[in-house]
Amino acid sequence: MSFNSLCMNNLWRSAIRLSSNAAVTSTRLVAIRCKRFGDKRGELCQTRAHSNNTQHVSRKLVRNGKEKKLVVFIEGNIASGKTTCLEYFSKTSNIEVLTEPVSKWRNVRGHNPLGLMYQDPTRWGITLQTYVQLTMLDRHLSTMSAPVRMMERSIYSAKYIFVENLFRSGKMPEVDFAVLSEWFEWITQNIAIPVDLIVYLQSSPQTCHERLKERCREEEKIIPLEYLEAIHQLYEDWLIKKTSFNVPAPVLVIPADDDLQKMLHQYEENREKILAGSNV
Ligand SMILES: Nc1ncnc2c1ncn2[C@@H]1O[C@H](COP(=O)(O)OP(=O)(O)O)[C@@H](O)[C@H]1O
Ligand SMILES: Cc1cn([C@H]2C[C@H](O)[C@@H](COP(=O)(O)O)O2)c(=O)[nH]c1=O
Repeated sequence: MSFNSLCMNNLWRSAIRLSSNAAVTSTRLVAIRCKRFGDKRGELCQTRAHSNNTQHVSRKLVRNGKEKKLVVFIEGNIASGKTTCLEYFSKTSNIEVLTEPVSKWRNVRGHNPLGLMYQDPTRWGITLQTYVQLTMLDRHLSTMSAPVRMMERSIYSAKYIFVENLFRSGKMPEVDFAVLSEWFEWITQNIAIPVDLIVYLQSSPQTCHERLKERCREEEKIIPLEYLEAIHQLYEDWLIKKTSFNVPAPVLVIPADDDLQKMLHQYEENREKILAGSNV
């Protein structure tokens, strides 16, 4: 049976639901190939996965009515309150929360690419951003453990905001930007990255600067207000003006300058909208 004939057209959004890690790896590869064969994102439905010498026929779908799952990205500037927001929603059963893998970015086999990048962005920007891209992709492809996934940032913001900022500010050599862009384009053209809604925590750079100082992460002590202003502008162009890059899902904007109590209230007020996914 040809590979293409295994793909049905009337189902959408795929996710990996397999019982063994080996099978997961195989199925990811099948997902990659299926997208190459021209399926719209997630239309891949049934795949044949090989692990060792065993053949599995695996259904790779979540959006067939009963199994519908929802993926929400929480986006926003550094220290805008994303983690705090996710902590709040993590108390809800049926919501799986994935925070950014910052601890990995601070320690990969004893090295700290985040710290190195802030010390010397021209030298280490490519190193950090390559690793961010890998770890984000790994997050996106991990098996969902609940009907709703809320994930801090995405492979998109890593590229459209942080890589873009390094390049535009003259801190990333053109060749590094080109290589990262090739990787990013290959990934997004060949691998399905599910997303139903983007929640944008819209905060002023000044607020973020205050909160960042309060949080006091060692590597970030040297971040000036201007850096947060540049990140803010890139977010606004992407998610509000929609003039810079593709926006992969509808955007729900939540103003995020208020104190914690008001923010928690706002999250509660927006709960239904968030759980409605793209029907905002
Ligand atoms: N609404 C708020 N008002 C005041 N401080 C806040 C608020 N939300 C978060 N913080 C604090 O600001 C810092 C950054 O918040 P955090 O959730 O870690 O942001 P992010 O994950 O977006 O970087 C933390 O010290 C946090 O406790
Ligand atoms: C995605 C991404 C992040 N970073 C940096 C920016 C911050 O210093 C941390 C993330 O912290 P936050 O409080 O969760 O915003 O990582 C980066 O340099 N490049 C990236 O792509």
